[in-house]
Amino acid sequence: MSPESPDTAMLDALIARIEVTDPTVAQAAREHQDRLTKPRGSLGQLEDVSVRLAALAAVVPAPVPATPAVAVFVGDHGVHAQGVSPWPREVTGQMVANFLAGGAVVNALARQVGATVRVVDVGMSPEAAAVVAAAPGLDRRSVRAGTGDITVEPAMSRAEALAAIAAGAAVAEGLLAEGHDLLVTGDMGIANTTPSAALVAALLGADPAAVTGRGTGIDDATLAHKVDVVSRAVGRATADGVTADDPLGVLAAVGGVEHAATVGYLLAAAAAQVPVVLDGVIACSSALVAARLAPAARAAMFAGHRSVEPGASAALAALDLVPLLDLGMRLGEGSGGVLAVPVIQAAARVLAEVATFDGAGVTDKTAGQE
Ligand SMILES: O=C(O)c1ccc[n+]([C@@H]2O[C@H](COP(=O)([O-])O)[C@@H](O)[C@H]2O)c1
Ligand SMILES: Cc1cc2nc[nH]c2cc1C
Repeated sequence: MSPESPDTAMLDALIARIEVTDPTVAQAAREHQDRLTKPRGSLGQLEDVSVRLAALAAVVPAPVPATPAVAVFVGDHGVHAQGVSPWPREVTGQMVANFLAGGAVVNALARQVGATVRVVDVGMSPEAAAVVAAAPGLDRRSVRAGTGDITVEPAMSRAEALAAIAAGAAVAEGLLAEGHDLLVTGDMGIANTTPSAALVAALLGADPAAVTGRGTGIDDATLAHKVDVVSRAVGRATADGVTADDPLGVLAAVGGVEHAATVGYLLAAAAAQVPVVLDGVIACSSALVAARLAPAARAAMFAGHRSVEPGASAALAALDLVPLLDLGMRLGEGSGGVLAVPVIQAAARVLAEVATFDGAGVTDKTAGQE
């Protein structure tokens, strides 16, 4: 098996397990939602979430998720050398130590909503890894020590992308086996908003200037440079013969190891018919890859929030997913996804518990007055 055409059997099997949802279940959920004691449509997006949850679980109402978990996939990026982020690479490792100590934002938000935090090294650089050399609690599944600089070489080989997808899928399957019934994506990787923008630009054929943002915070001149870096990365991948109809090729060419792991995580959640909440631009760009690999996987995806990063909104629009929260957040770590957990739980609980007009003896509105 050559590195250019590695064995895709694992990915093929994972994709084959993802079933298309039954539209009659969605219809039944919508009809039940319409019988609840409230004006039809009055719960807005919550109603759509409840219908999508039921369709995913293939049962009306869907079970109310009770044990959420967030996986924070960690990786570093060769493109950091191009000066696209104001932060040094060792911050990736320092934040991993912070996650493991329970001191990061995602830890506080996870405690708020009762979610478990799993921290997974899939691609830390040696600088970052040195900081957490002896960190108990870190799930070590490193596929490579940071990606290549995507302006001059592929981020990783296809075989490495497949290995990271397998790692992410295994993390999801492990969390599900532990009883978690709602998964959230998380990420940590200094410079990873650059490959995120490159993935969105390459997969959507979008103008890099329209999908590249300020990440952790850069000035106008650095943003203009970052747009050029994204353009060069996409141009290099194209020159290498990578096309938008080859999602694995695009992922390997201009993505990141944490993106690849997130793809596997999303696909495994979809295969298990378990909802998975997307956080920010890293998750949204990974979701684009996952949906290109397996269109049916979209049914399991819920957009937790609208990240400030423009690539996130572009990806969500392409996926036809509406973000649940819009708080001007741009942190990553899974923070915005975790915050959306109670909204998703609430949507399921409403469909499961609210009385119907018939059941509660409440008079429905007069027919024909839509
Ligand atoms: O989730 C987002 O949309 C998001 C937006 C901006 C920054 N981040 C986080 O910040 C880091 C990447 O930012 P940068 O500027 O170094 O590319 C990485 O650790 C991400 O988790 C995340
Ligand atoms: C401090 C810090 C925390 C983060 N969390 C996710 N990405 C981050 C980037 C930085 C720089």
